[in-house]
Amino acid sequence: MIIAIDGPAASGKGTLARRLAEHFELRHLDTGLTYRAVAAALLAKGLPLGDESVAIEIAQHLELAQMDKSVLSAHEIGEAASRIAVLGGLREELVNLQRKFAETPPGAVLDGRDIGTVVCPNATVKLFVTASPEARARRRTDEMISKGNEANYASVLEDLKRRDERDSQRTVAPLKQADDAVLLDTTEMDIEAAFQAAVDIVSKAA
Ligand SMILES: Nc1ncnc2c1ncn2[C@@H]1O[C@H](COP(=O)(O)OP(=O)(O)O)[C@@H](O)[C@H]1O
Ligand SMILES: Nc1ccn([C@@H]2O[C@H](COP(=O)(O)OP(=O)(O)O)[C@@H](O)[C@H]2O)c(=O)n1
Repeated sequence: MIIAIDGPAASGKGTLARRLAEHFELRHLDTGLTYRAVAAALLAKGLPLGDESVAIEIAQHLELAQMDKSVLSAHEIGEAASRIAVLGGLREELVNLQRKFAETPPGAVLDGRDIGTVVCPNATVKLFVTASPEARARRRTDEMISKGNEANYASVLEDLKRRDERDSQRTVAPLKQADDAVLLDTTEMDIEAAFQAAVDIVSKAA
């Protein structure tokens, strides 16, 4: 079974993907981390984010098991990830890696922006998880503060809207709901309610 989860920034994709993977005993890949890992390596080398040949080379040596979410979740790395995510050749490299992960038995839960549309178009079930920009900005601000970082709701909201716009407008694999994906709007749901709704959707489809 392959579960594809897409949605905008801080919609709760990762939280749902992790919990669904536990529940259905599948592996989990947060594909956003692959873009973040490449962006972080370019930033660390002081190279421009548009340097696609170096980005591809970094992607070719990427070890999924070595990606450290606590380091890669930094706000500026998310912004940089969204900038390199417009590079078609880099996407091809990362999509191959993600697909291999998804197709290894017994299957997996993948979350990102193009899982249902590009990476796993034949997934068993597809969810498009969303919430209002305000709810998402509140969640991301609270998350940053709980990790001991500084966060300002207004600037988080602005950054998040800008990143959504860039992700939705790019020509290669833009963020969009697949025709056969089920929409899950979690604006009025807490994590538990969203998880129960997601389990119901997957159970019906599987
Ligand atoms: N339904 C929800 N209600 C409240 N907070 C949520 C909900 N879903 C996720 N969160 C919280 O919002 C933050 C962002 O969630 P995350 O799963 O990392 O989103 P994404 O993977 O879409 O960026 C996390 O701190 C998470 O605990
Ligand atoms: N499948 C994916 C996953 C992420 N991305 C890009 O990577 C950036 C970071 O993704 P993420 O999922 O880690 O971001 P959050 O939603 O966690 O804030 C996104 O803004 C996208 O530009 C993508 O293009 N395709």
